[in-house]
Amino acid sequence: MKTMIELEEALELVLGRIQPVETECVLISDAYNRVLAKDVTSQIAMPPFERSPLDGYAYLAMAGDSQPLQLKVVSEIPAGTFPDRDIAPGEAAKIFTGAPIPLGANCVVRMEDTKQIGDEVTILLPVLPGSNIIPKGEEIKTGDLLLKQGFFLTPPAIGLLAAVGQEQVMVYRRPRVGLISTGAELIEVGQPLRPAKIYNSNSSTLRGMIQESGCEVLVVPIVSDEIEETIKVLEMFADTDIVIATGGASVGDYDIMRHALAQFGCEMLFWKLNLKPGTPVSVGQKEKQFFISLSGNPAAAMVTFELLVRPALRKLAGRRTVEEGRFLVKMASGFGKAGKQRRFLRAQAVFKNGEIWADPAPAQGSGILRSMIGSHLLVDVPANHGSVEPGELLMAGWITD
Ligand SMILES: Nc1nc2c(c(=O)[nH]1)N[C@H]1C(S)=C(S)[C@@H](COP(=O)(O)OP(=O)(O)OC[C@H]3O[C@@H](n4cnc5c(N)ncnc54)[C@H](O)[C@@H]3O)O[C@H]1N2
Ligand code: MOO
Repeated sequence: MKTMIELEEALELVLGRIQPVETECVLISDAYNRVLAKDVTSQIAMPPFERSPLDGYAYLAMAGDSQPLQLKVVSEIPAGTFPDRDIAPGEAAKIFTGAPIPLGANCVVRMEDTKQIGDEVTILLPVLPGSNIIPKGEEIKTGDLLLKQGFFLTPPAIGLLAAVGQEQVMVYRRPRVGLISTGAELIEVGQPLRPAKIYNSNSSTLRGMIQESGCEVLVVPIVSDEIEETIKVLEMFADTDIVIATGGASVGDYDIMRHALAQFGCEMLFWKLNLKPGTPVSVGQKEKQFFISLSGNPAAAMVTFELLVRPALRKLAGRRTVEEGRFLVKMASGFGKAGKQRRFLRAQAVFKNGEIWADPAPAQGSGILRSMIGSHLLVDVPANHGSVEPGELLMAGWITD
């Protein structure tokens, strides 16, 4: 089995093997946070007719119109009403925002620039032909490609589907993710704290991160550090696409996760990433199912989730973009103990003079979950970098979707 590999190699290995899950058709009301499985083209134009952007009067403007201009009001067109007659020269229709432009009119003048007495309207400031008319299809033409396969359906994307009358869409089904926390020292929230025990926080942290990625989560109660018990639990996850485990990942006698995965029948792709925090990651594959074992240290588990698991979930979910771009940030303060290994520093993004600066959390220990609260960035400090100086430029990525 490969060991101590670079993050980039791990991503290539894992993402190269993962295939998106199957597709299904859903109502757009159920499509939020889903991934589009098929390009969507519009069957209609939007707006579907020429319309008015203002409350005012529609009429036939001509070059050299007298000022002011007297017109006869022959109809009224509220939004949602089709004009009942055409407009002849010298006539006007009182029109409201969003209403269709009547045939014969070629402009709309603002209500404020007119004065109506009886059925006579005086246009105080005549406008040029073509003024204030929203053309049919201004935003969307019939046949336009609206959204591409692999697009994560955000609220405006679902709004756009609604705007063109699309009631259902083909999406990828939500990936099913199993979540295991291992460790004889763990107890569930709600139980009294006993000597040598700690509460299981990883299941709560990772559950949210998995759901945020648009996946379904299946969590099992805490698993102790025994291979047989772990294998029994792995069997319970037969219906999942990927299983994420925390704890039991390192070199100790009780660090059994990768052995349990191998005995369960996984092909092990690698053990250990050449980075900190969260070095002892392993990945196994059994037929179409993937297993990722992360460090039990709460902050380390979150960091490696961001770096490796989130892209894997995105690939599984059918998303077009699985890895986020990185960018340069300036360090707002230094970090003394960068060490020999590549290190990802958790940092808050602060904005100074229109630039993004990274302010590293004061405590960067692998077990310190609080360091993730308010951290927006993971700053990539290369191996053998030495201490990080304030003002230094380093590459970073955003922590969440
Ligand atoms: N001799 C060595 N010891 C360790 C090495 C090493 O290279 N040689 N690596 C260290 C590094 S780095 C890490 S990271 C940890 C990884 O440990 P494990 O993944 O095996 O995790 P555990 O030992 O099970 O737990 C680590 C730590 O986190 C706490 N924990 C575990 N699960 C949870 C949970 N669900 N909720 C909250 N806290 C959890 C656990 O109690 C431990 O304190 O190994 C080092 N050791
Ligand atoms: O790799 Mo571990 O640095 O402590 O999270």
